[in-house]
Amino acid sequence: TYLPSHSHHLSHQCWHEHPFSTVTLQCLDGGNSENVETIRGRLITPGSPSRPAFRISSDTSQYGPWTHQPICTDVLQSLGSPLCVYTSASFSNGRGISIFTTPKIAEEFASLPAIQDPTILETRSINIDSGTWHVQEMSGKGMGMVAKRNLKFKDRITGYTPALLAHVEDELSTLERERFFRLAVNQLPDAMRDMYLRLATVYGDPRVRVQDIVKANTFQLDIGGQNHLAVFPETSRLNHACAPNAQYYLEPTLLTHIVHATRPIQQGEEITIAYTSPVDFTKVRQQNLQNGFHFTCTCSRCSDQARSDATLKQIQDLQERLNDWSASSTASPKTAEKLLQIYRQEGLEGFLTIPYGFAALAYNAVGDTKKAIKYANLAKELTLMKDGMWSANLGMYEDILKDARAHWSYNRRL
Ligand SMILES: C[S@@+](CC[C@H](N)C(=O)[O-])C[C@H]1O[C@@H](n2cnc3c(N)ncnc32)[C@H](O)[C@@H]1O
Repeated sequence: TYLPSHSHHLSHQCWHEHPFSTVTLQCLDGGNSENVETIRGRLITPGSPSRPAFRISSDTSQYGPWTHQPICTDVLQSLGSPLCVYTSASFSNGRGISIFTTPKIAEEFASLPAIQDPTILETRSINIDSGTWHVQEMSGKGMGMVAKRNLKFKDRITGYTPALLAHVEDELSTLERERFFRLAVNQLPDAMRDMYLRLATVYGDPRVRVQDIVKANTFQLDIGGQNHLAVFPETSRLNHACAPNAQYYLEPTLLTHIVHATRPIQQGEEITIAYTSPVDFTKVRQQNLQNGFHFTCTCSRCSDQARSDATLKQIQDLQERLNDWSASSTASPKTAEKLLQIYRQEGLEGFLTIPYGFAALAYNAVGDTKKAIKYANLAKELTLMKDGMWSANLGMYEDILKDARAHWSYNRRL
C-alpha cells in the first residue's frame, strides 16, 4: 500500500504546565547569565554546590566545537542521561547555535557536516538573505513574511539554521527548563539572541518567555533518533494558511530549514506554509492550530467548513479507490487526474506529492509508461521540496523512473 509520509510537521507539543503563583523567577532579560535566579524557592547562585556554575570559560579549546562550557541538568530518569546546553557562538560565520541535548547526541551534532565544515553552509547559500522577502505587520496575524518580488514555482525563499535546538522531554519542570533554555539563548551572539527574543509568543508570560517563543515557533528535527525542537528565527515569521503558497522541509545533516515556492507568488503577497496537514478535516485543523498556537484559522478553507470538508471527503474517496489494487478496482488514470484537479482547485499545490504518486502508479498500471514517468518525476521533484532527500517515498518514484516496466504496478490494471 502506498502511504503518505507525514514527517516534519510543525510540533503541536505543549510543555507541562506548573503553577507559577508560588514561584518567583528573576528574569535574565539583560542576557547576563551570571544573574541570580530563584527557582522553586531554591536560591541558585553561581558556584552553588547543587548545580554547576553558570560560568563562561575563557578556554574554549577543551569543549570541541563548542565555545562555552556545557552546563548540564541532573540525570533525567526518562533519558538515563543529563541534558546539557552546548553553544557554538562561532557557528556559521558567527551566527551561532545553542543545543540542549544529551552528551551522546551532542557528539553526533558535533560530527555533522554543518558543524564540522564551516564552508558547507555557505556553498549551499544557507543563512544568506535571498532578497526575496521581508517581514511586515499582517492584519490579525502579527508579523508575516511578504514577497519582495514575483516568485516562480520552485524558487527557494529561505534556507536557515536554528538559533536553538532542544531535546524533547517532559521531566523537567517548566521553570527548570526555562533556566536552561535561557542560558542557551543568552549564550548566543547578540544579534541572534535579540532576533530570537523578538519572536512571537503564545502566552505572553515573561517568566517563561524563552519556552513561550519555542511554543509559538517550533519545528521538530530528528537528530540521533531523538526529536528535537528547533527554532529558526527568520523562518518563524511565516504564518499559516490551509492553502499555502510555500512548502518547507528540514535537512538534518545541514541542520537547515528550507522553504520553496509551490506556485507563483506575486510581489507584495504574503508567503505562507501549513502548520497542520491541510488534508485533515477543518475541525482537526482548527483544533491543532488552537492547541499548538492558540489562534483560530480564518482562511477561506477554514471559513467555509462545509465546502472544505466535502472536498476532503472526495479526496479520501478517490485515494481509497486508487489504493485498491484488487481485481474489482475501479481506479483508472482518470481517477488520478480528478484527484490532481481537486488538489489544485483547493490551492494544495505544495501537497501534490501523493496525487502525483497515485497518477504515476495509475498510468503505469494501464501500461502508459510515458505518463507514469512524467508523474514520477513531478512526485520526486516536489517530494524533494516537501520532505527532502530522506523521504521514504522517493525510492518508489526512483524505481518507476529507472524501469517503469519492471515496477510491480506495470500493467496491473489491464
Ligand atoms: C511562527 S509564528 C508566525 C509569525 C508571527 N505572526 C509573528 O508575528 O512573528 C506563529 C504565530 O503567528 C500567528 N499566526 C500564524 N498564522 C496565523 C493565521 N493564519 N491567523 C492568525 N494568526 C496566525 C499565531 O499567533 C501563531 O502563534
